[in-house]
Amino acid sequence: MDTGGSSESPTEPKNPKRGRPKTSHKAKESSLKQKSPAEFFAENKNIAGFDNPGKSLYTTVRELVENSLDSAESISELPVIEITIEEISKSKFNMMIGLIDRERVDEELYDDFESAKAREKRLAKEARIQETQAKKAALGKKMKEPASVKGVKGRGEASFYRVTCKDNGRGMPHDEIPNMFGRVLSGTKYGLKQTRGKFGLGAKMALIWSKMSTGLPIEIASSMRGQNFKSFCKLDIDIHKNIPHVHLHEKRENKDKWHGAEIQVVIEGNWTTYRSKILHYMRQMAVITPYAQFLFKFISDMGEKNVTVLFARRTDVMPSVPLETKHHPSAVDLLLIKRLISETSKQNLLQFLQHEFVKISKTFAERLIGEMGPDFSPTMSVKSLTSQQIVRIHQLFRQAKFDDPSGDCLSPAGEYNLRLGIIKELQPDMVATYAGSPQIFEGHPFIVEAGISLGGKDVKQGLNVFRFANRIPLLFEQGADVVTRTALKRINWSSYKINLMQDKIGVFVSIVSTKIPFKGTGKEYIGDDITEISFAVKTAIQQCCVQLKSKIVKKLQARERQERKRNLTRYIPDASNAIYDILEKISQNKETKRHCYEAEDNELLEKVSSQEITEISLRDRLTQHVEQVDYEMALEYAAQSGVSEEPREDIYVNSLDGSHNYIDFQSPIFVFRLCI
Ligand SMILES: Nc1ncnc2c1ncn2[C@@H]1O[C@H](COP(=O)(O)OP(=O)(O)OP(=O)(O)O)[C@@H](O)[C@H]1O
Repeated sequence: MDTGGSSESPTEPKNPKRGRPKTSHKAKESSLKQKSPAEFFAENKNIAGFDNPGKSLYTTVRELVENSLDSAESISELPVIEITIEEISKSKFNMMIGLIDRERVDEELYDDFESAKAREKRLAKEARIQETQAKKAALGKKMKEPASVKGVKGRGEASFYRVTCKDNGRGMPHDEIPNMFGRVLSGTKYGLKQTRGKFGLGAKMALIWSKMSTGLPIEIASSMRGQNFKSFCKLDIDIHKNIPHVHLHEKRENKDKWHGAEIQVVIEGNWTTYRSKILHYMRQMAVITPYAQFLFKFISDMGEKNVTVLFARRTDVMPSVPLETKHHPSAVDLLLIKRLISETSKQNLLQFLQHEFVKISKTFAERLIGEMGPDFSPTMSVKSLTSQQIVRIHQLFRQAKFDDPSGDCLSPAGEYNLRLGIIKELQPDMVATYAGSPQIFEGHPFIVEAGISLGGKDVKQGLNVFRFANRIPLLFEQGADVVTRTALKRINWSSYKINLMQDKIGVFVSIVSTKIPFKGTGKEYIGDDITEISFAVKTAIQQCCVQLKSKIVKKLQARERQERKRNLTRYIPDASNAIYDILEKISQNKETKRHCYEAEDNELLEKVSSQEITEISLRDRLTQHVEQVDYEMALEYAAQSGVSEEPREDIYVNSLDGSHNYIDFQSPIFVFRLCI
């Protein structure tokens, strides 16, 4: 595999000193080699989600969008994100890199060469297919999409795309931009905090892929709040040294006081095969982030392929900014304790334990130190701890009982946002949501929220699973994920009156944590092997199902009532006809049998004879009666269940734009003004 390191970038400034350091004769004899992290990920790009051109296009979009969201949320700004994929034709691409388009001369040299005989055969086959299609069309028969005739083989042309992502986030400090984008495994999200990004890898992988596939550098524009300049940076990465290779880094005027970042990268991709995945991703992102506005555009020279989708903001309620937290003593290993010791500003052991970890109070720290043994004292210098002493602390941390970490540092989507997102994007017939309380696994707090919807647009029959981790949608490896497995294997849907085969069931599960146990760096799924998480997922789904069950039962009762009414109404004409027939006959013979009837009956027969009672009037009275019975039953049902008979309508409250100090809730019969 081409690691991207061997081929020079076409736009790269020449630097004769670049490359591996010269190896001495002795070193040449050794087979021991080192790899830089950039080299490793270039060779194993699939583990970061860059498996093939199509997937790489998808992952690039994803990484850029997630960075933008993290950035806007970190300054509590309602995110406004524009993502554009521009298809670049081969000749345009060649022009960009200064390569002159060349016509093919030796046609037979090419993989897609078709000999005259093969071409004749293919055309004949195509003509036959067209003929059959025409015959079928003439007979009015249904036609299948004509299968493309295999003939022209070849790997085909590579497709290139310029991906641009613009946000209104925090921006980046001018001097840090090169390292943020040109050094693999560098980032600002390594602390113990709930963020979408974690590894310090995503943006660099997009750059490595652009270096491997197009050789073009990444372009970054950025400005921070209150900064009177915009930073512009054009760079690529030195794969072997894992350092940024800066082409341009300058400050320009920031007249419009913009803050945020705009990242642009040109890569090889495949829009055709990943179009639906990318749009799916954007849609799911809109579900879990209804407080953000996304404008997605695909631009091509072929106008009919263009796509523009605006996912509008539906709420101003943004989850709180996740807080950085300290480590829980049960979640640290030896290496981490050593690192914390080397980084701490605390002088003695007591202060160190009390301030560098959660859930260790002063008195508890004193008890722990007492338990460590006679070599330890609260006032001993923490930096002077020996390796053995650190092992002792670690052992005690593993055995002692600590209070669980709280979930205060987490920022779940919130039931309101989840529900709003589901309703906005799916328009289901029914929806139920549930937010679990914070739970713990391996010393990390996590929260599971779930939503179950029934019906709606673009939802297939059966289970439709939507997974989110730290508020990012997970689209791949669905089968192995804890949510899919739980929904399929551990939920008895029929016990909640939900039909797994026929109903259109949406299962939405969002997990947030300071550590999401992803399998792999591609952040594609969470394994099913963590009992605490799978149990919490099951509970959250079940809680939604319980809510839905009562709604379903009410709906079934309402349907039964309707059916009963329909059945009764259907028999009214026959019943009134039969009754009237009998009454008419009796009234005709009533003189002879008058003594047989009560006064009341006689009165009735009189009315029949005088046409005061007719078949029509009987029919009307019966209809009225059925209506009355139905209404009484409905009232009784409403009184029992507390359900109002009036249909309810969802209302959305618009954001305050500063010009009003009130919000109007409008209904067809009233307007309710809330003054603030
Ligand atoms: N749009 C942006 N606005 C502000 N800062 C950004 C933006 N994009 C990237 N950064 C900064 O660059 C750093 C590196 O980004 P990168 O995508 O490589 O890794 P990450 O987001 O930290 O982690 P992960 O690899 O898990 O996505 C980020 O930590 C962030 O500080």
